[in-house]
Amino acid sequence: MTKPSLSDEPVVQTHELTKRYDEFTALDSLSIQVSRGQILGFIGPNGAGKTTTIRILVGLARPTSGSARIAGADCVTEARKIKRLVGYMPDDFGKYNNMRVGEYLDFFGAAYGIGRRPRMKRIDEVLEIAGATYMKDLFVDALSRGMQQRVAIARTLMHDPEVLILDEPANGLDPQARIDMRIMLLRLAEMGKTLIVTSHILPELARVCDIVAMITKGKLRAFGTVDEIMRDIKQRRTMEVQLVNAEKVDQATSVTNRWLESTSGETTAEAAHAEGIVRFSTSKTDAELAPLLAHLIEQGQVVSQFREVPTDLEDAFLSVAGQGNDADAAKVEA
Ligand SMILES: Nc1ncnc2c1ncn2[C@@H]1O[C@H](COP(=O)(O)OP(=O)(O)OP(=O)(O)O)[C@@H](O)[C@H]1O
Repeated sequence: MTKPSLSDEPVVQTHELTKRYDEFTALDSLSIQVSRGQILGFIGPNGAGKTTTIRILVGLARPTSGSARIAGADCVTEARKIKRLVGYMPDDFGKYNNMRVGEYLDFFGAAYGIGRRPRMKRIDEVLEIAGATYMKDLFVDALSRGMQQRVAIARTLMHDPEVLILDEPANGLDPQARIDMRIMLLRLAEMGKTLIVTSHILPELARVCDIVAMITKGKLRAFGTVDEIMRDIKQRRTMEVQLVNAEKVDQATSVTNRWLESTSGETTAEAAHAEGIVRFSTSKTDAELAPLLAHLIEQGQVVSQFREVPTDLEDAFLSVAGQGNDADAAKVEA
């Protein structure tokens, strides 16, 4: 099956979405778009505002300002439509004592108002999609975390929603179950579902996401394809100065920061004491950095290595996550 065109109108769209709790801003002007069949990795550390965003998208919370739409329906004023359009899998599976998987899906199918006959058929379909057919007669509470996650995905598919919002689907899974989960996400996108998948661990999602939105402290820090974000981040490089004498690392850090401040107004250097390394981020070229090395030597430092640290997506996330509240989003249009 071919993947639908990604140039379609956005299926999920938020515009300057903001949520305040009294004086505290949990979500600050979030604007993102996701096209049909895309997988959005919604990444941020604990407390970043992911759940707040999701709760607004699924109609469980009202934004203070801004708007959110799914397949044209307003998430605040058209809650019934949203319920039909979205399948939401929360982080927590819940407790379902003495319920078999088939009964569990039957229960949720009935809650969605699916008639008995189509419900029985649908249970078999969603179990098949989730690779969980063999679990139908097993007790939900006896399943492993990985098996439960499959059943939870089957549940979100019961009413055939266009958009799936999965909160930390890989949480607590062993490596094989994580791989299986990634395969399942890709399969759902190939079926034309639009997916929003949250995670606080980036590499988990990097391989399956078409686009990534990174948020910290309620603000969008980066938005775009993994490649776009990497390109953007790579305009800044992380450099390391390895000193022979680790005891002089604080002095070398101060020297580096003074030099960086006088040449670019930045003070990004930090000391890694145990390793005897000064680490800093910069957008300067090798030629522009050469005088820093000369300056360090002049100041009595013995430098054994002056090198660039390769950046991976995890570094990109950490670099983005390290930005303060006032930093503008390093926004890359998808
Ligand atoms: N009802 C509330 N009243 C006050 N503050 C709240 C409320 N709900 C959330 N917050 C705060 O808003 C911020 C964002 O929380 P949110 O749950 O959206 O983060 P998150 O990215 O989902 O984090 P996690 O990965 O830990 O779930 C947090 O600082 C949280 O304490």
